[in-house]
Amino acid sequence: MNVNAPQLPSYISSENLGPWHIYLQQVEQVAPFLDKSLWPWIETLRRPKRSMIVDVPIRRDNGEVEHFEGYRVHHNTSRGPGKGGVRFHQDVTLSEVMALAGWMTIKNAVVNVPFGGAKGGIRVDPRQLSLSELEGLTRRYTSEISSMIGPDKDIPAPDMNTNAQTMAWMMDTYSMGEGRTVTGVVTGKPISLGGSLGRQDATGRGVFVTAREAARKLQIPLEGARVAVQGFGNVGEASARMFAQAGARIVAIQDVSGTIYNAAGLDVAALKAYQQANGTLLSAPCGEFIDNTAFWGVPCEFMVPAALESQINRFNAEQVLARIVVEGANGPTTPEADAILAERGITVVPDVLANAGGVTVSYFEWVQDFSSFFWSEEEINARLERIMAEAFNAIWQLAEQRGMSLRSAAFVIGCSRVLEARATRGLYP
Ligand SMILES: NC(=O)C1=CN([C@@H]2O[C@H](COP(=O)(O)OP(=O)(O)OC[C@H]3O[C@@H](n4cnc5c(N)ncnc54)[C@H](O)[C@@H]3O)[C@@H](O)[C@H]2O)C=CC1
Ligand SMILES: O=C(O)CCC(=O)C(=O)O
Repeated sequence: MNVNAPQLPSYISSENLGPWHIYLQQVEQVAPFLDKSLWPWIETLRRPKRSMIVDVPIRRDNGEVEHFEGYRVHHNTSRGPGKGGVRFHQDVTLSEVMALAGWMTIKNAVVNVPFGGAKGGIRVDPRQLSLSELEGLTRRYTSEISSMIGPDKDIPAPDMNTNAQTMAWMMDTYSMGEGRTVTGVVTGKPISLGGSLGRQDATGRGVFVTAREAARKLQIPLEGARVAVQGFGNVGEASARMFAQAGARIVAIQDVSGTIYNAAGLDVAALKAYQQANGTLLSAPCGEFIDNTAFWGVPCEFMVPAALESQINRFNAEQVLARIVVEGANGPTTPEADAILAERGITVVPDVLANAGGVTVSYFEWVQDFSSFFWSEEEINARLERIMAEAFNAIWQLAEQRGMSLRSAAFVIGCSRVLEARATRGLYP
């Protein structure tokens, strides 16, 4: 076993080769800062524990059969069962799902919930499917990955373009196979099926709590602060709403349809109502539409990327004027952009901390399902706030002590917890 100081493996290029390589670079950056006793185990973070590629055929409404490719990856299960969302998107790849599963491993350890990291997805543009086609796709996918999931094995949840209804179909399909109702197989379910109060807003709430903590440290008042949000779905909308409730001004919102800007502040509730009625933000009557690339240069104190990976990159990082970037999305900032933002004195609250509110309340949901005893929303939000604030402060303190970024500090804490568990479990003799 190699116990020398960890070296950057030859298969990791400094070029951006996709999300999985970005995840690997992030692990490599902190390897030298991990306790020496953990070095022999770092390899365990460099590949998934297991991954599955599945063919997902469905019958389209016109009678034709169409095939989609799906994935479920268990990145690491040293600390407990796999846990992570399911994404439906036309650009999903195995590399992306591996990275998303890797980030789940680190995230779950950062907030200290007793899970490993997993993720799943299907390469499909869900906007092209009818509701019954989506149900068929979800059910077939669940059936194909059923050997990998289970309440004590791997517990999926919503991610991009999936929601509580998707989780209801997954829970029902899995339960049909088991011959009994197994609510704990997924989280993010409807409340009527054992879902948790507070899960819907949990990721956005966690984004807001970590932003508020960072603002306190940097003495930036939230009242009147300008906020730019990319993504107006589950995470982006809830984050924007909570910033607005705290007195901040949401000056720009970008979604897949375009970018809306209003220096005086956008009305988040009106935009949500407009989006629900029209399926798009385009032509909402409360701001001006600006070029998508101009979004990155909008004057603001907070920028919340809450859509896809690699959105802040070497091409636009110089443009960013925010004082704090709070990563609602997974992997929205490339390592090159991280370096540029650091050089320019912009603080990045990393994804593995900032968006961990979702999985934290998923953990509460899982616990509630096991005990069939449900908590009040006040209790859930209070526990979530405490976990997020404590995780933030531990990471901030380590970053200060070691003179490192918040991302590196979060990775040091996350990787150490995972590798300590792995080392303690030992090897088959
Ligand atoms: N849903 C959850 O609980 C969690 C989600 N995340 C991450 O947050 C991010 C967003 O997820 P959700 O809000 O759940 O997804 P969602 O499907 O609810 O919303 C996605 C939003 O991104 C926008 N979008 C898509 N492509 C875009 C593009 N090319 N440019 C600009 N905007 C674009 C969509 O229009 C939509 O407003 C993802 O990175 C996801 O992995 C992280 C932790 C938990
Ligand atoms: O709630 C969960 O289990 C996972 C949410 C998720 O996919 C994420 O944090 O990226």
